[in-house]
Amino acid sequence: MKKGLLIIISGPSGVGKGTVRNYFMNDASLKLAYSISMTTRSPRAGEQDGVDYIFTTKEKFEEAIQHGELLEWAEFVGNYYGTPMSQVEKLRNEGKNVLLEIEVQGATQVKEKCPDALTIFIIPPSMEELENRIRGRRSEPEEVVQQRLAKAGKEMKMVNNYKYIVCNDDPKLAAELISSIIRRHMETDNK
Ligand SMILES: Nc1ncnc2c1ncn2[C@@H]1O[C@H](COP(=O)(O)OP(=O)(O)OP(=O)(O)O)[C@@H](O)[C@H]1O
Ligand SMILES: Nc1nc2c(ncn2[C@@H]2O[C@H](COP(=O)(O)O)[C@@H](O)[C@H]2O)c(=O)[nH]1
Repeated sequence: MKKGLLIIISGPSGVGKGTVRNYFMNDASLKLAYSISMTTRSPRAGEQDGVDYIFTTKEKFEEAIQHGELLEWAEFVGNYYGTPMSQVEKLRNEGKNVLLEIEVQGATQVKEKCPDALTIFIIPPSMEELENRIRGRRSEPEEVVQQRLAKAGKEMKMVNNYKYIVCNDDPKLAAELISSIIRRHMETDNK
């Protein structure tokens, strides 16, 4: 069986990664599996443990780092985020295209370990629109919004580390572009 792709989607907090993903994730022809990250941040309203994230404590996260259980990890605005290794290889060996939705430091680590990873960076139509989206979500207090916006400016400078750049103005169009990129790589990679 052909091994599945490893797909990295990055982009500043609030750019709409999750929103865009929802438009293409259930397209069976893309054979996607979403990698559920571990995090020490608290769940937002509506987020479910084991679905959106594996919510955990700082101590347990640090144990996972020490035991080499994470493919990559990073600290982002005061919390840890990381990709559990166990599922990624298993799913790829089953032919699934595994999607990591991670920030830029983690993406750099994955690229070092898996240079053939397909990398996509989502940008906002403008930084003003990004701010509107983060604020519009009403999920973080002002202090955290400010930290995320400051981080976003730095993350945008990493855009050249990615093979593809997709602007999320219309989320459906962004999803169609990403689907086309994945489809193209399904035809050409791992031949
Ligand atoms: N194209 C768009 N136009 C207008 N609003 C959008 C668009 N895409 C996403 N949004 C809105 O922007 C907000 C942030 O989107 P979302 O939570 O998907 O971002 P994210 O990149 O996954 O964020 P994070 O990395 O912080 O989890 C949401 O309220 C969402 O509805
Ligand atoms: N390096 C990693 N970054 C991750 C992972 N899971 C999510 N993220 C990114 O963190 C920020 C903040 O996420 P939020 O849900 O608190 O808004 C965002 O850019 C995510 O894409 C991960 O496993 N590793």
